Amino acid sequence: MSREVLRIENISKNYGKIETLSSLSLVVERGEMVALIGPSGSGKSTLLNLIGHLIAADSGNIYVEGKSIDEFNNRALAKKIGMVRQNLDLVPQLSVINNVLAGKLSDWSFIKSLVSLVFPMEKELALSALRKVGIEDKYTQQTSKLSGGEQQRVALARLLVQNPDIVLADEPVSSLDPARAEDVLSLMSSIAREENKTLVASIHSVEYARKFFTRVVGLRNGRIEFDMPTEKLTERELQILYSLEVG
Ligand SMILES: Nc1ncnc2c1ncn2[C@@H]1O[C@H](COP(=O)(O)OP(=O)(O)OP(=O)(O)O)[C@@H](O)[C@H]1O
Repeated sequence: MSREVLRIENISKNYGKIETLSSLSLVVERGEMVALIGPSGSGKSTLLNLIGHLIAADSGNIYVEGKSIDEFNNRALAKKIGMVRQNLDLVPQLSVINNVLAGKLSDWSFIKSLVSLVFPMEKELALSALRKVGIEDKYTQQTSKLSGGEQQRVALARLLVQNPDIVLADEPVSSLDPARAEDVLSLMSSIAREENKTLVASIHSVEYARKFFTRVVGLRNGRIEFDMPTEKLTERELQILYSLEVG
C-alpha cells in the first residue's frame, strides 16, 4: 500500500489582492509528523484550512489517499481528516463527555445524536479517550468550567473518538503555559505515533517543532522556503525564514 496520504498540488489562494498561498505543493506520507513554521501571515492556517476542506482553493488540487478531496462527502472526510483549531470548537455549555462524543457525530443519525445529548451513548468509548488524555474524572463537568489546558485535552479526546487518519492542528498549544504546552504536544505526538496517524500542525515555537515533529516545513509569503527532516534544521534557515523584509 502506498505510504502517501496527502498530496497538495499547485494550490493557490488569494484574499482580494493578497496572495496568501502561491502554487504550493507538498506530499505527506503516513505516520509523518509535520510542523508548519513561519512568520505571522505566511499562510499556515490557510493551508491547514484548505486541507481540512473548510475553505476552497482558487486553483490546484488536494488528494487524500489518492482521491481528490472534492470527491469526499463530509462523513467520509471526517473519517480521514480531523482538525483541532485555536478556538477548539467545543460547546462550552455541554458536559465534557458530550463534547468528546461529538467526535462520533458524523457516524450517527440525527436522532441518535440528539438522544446522545441527554444520555451519552458509547460512554465507554468516551471514557477511554478521556482516560488517555488524563482527565477521565472530569467527564460530567461543564466544559466551560475547565482550564484552557484541560479544554485542549477534551478536544484531543474528541479527536481520539473521531479517530481520523490525518490530524491537522492549528496552533494547538498557543494558549497554554510552557509546561502544559509540552504536555499536550507530547500527548499528541505519542498518540499519533502509537496509532500510526499522520500529524500536520502549525506551530509558533521552533523549539517545540524540533522536539515533537519529524519534518519541518518553513512557509514565507505563501511559499515553501524549506522542507526537511527536523534534525537537519539549522539557524541559517531560521534566520532567512524569519528575517524582516526591508523597503
Ligand atoms: N478570511 C480572510 N480574509 C482575508 N484575508 C485573510 C483571511 N484569512 C487569511 N487572510 C490573510 O492571509 C494571510 C495569511 O494568513 P494565515 O492566517 O494563513 O497566516 P498564518 O501563517 O497562519 O499566521 P499566524 O501565524 O499569525 O496565525 C494573511 O495576510 C491574512 O491577513
